Amino acid sequence: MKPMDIREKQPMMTEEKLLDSANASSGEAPVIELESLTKRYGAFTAVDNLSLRIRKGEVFGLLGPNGAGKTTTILMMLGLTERTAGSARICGFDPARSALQVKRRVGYMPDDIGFYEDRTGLDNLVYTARLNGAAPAEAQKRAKELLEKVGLAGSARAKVSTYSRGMRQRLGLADVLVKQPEVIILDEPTLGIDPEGVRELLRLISDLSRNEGITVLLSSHQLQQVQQICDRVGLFVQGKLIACGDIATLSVELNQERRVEVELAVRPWSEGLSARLKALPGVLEVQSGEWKKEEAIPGSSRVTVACDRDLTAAIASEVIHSGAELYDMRRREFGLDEIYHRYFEKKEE
Ligand SMILES: Nc1ncnc2c1ncn2[C@@H]1O[C@H](COP(=O)(O)OP(=O)(O)OP(=O)(O)O)[C@@H](O)[C@H]1O
Repeated sequence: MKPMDIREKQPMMTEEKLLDSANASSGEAPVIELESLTKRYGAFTAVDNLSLRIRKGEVFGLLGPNGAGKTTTILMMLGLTERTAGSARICGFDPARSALQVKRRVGYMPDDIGFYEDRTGLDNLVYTARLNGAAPAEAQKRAKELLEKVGLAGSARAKVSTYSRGMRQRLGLADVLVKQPEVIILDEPTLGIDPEGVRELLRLISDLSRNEGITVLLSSHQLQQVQQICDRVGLFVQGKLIACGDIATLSVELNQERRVEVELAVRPWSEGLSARLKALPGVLEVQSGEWKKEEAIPGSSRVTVACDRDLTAAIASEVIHSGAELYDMRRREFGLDEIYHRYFEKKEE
């Protein structure tokens, strides 16, 4: 997909702030350490000067639209594609020089994970365990334990070709865990799964970090889905990390306009009342619009007032003093979800 032009929005965070929040704060050596990592394909820069540190046991979400450079970053971290510049250390090893050492410690689940379709889930896991050096009895034991852990014990002896997409992703998770990795990297793990399957998969991933200290890096373009389990997220656009931090901090950092919207149900709506609201200091915009069918409050007009601060009380008072009736009032602040939506998805549209 063609990269989006977001240059007019940058910079969103200062360089220092970005570097600060891209660094894991603990004193321990980071498990993943990227320094000015860059990948160019000819004149095109797919990953641009990426610096990032992720500490042990952290769940980190690399978020961005299609084509942002997430997969390319992951491939460089695994030593599967050469970097153009910069450095990377994964579990203390440079993937460009010691790909095998990295591979031993990192479990990677690509977005198009492949299994032997005509073999059972159990067979597939035993095969991976054997490939990773487990003796036959140990391979069986590990495979069965993992199928239990990911909730597939009941389907262990069914062919993978009969598995749903959600079951395949859970089997994929078991498959990366079979070699007992320190880090797991999951590329778009929730893609194409129904909401229940997503919840289940995310719960499993979160448990792995909490209970077993496994470091998780997951890439996604669906912030709404993954934010609940990420300790920190990095927003990645056109090969650049434009913001990084925990969700609460990012919401504040990115919502620089501090915009608040107040939605009203008013009767009667008039030009006079519109002018009174527009005259309130801090009001940016007043718009009347149509109700969505299911939300309609009969006889009233739906009005949205955009403000640069919370003016709920002043707006209510103005409506009532004008002699109009106020049927409903809701305040909507922009959380990271809305910001992400405005930033990425609207641009994609
Ligand atoms: N081998 C290649 N040659 C040239 N350009 C490439 C190559 N591989 C990737 N790219 C380009 O690099 C950019 C980043 O691609 P990448 O697959 O890393 O993005 P992504 O964030 O993982 O997106 P998606 O979610 O669509 O996989 C894209 O514009 C892509 O077209």
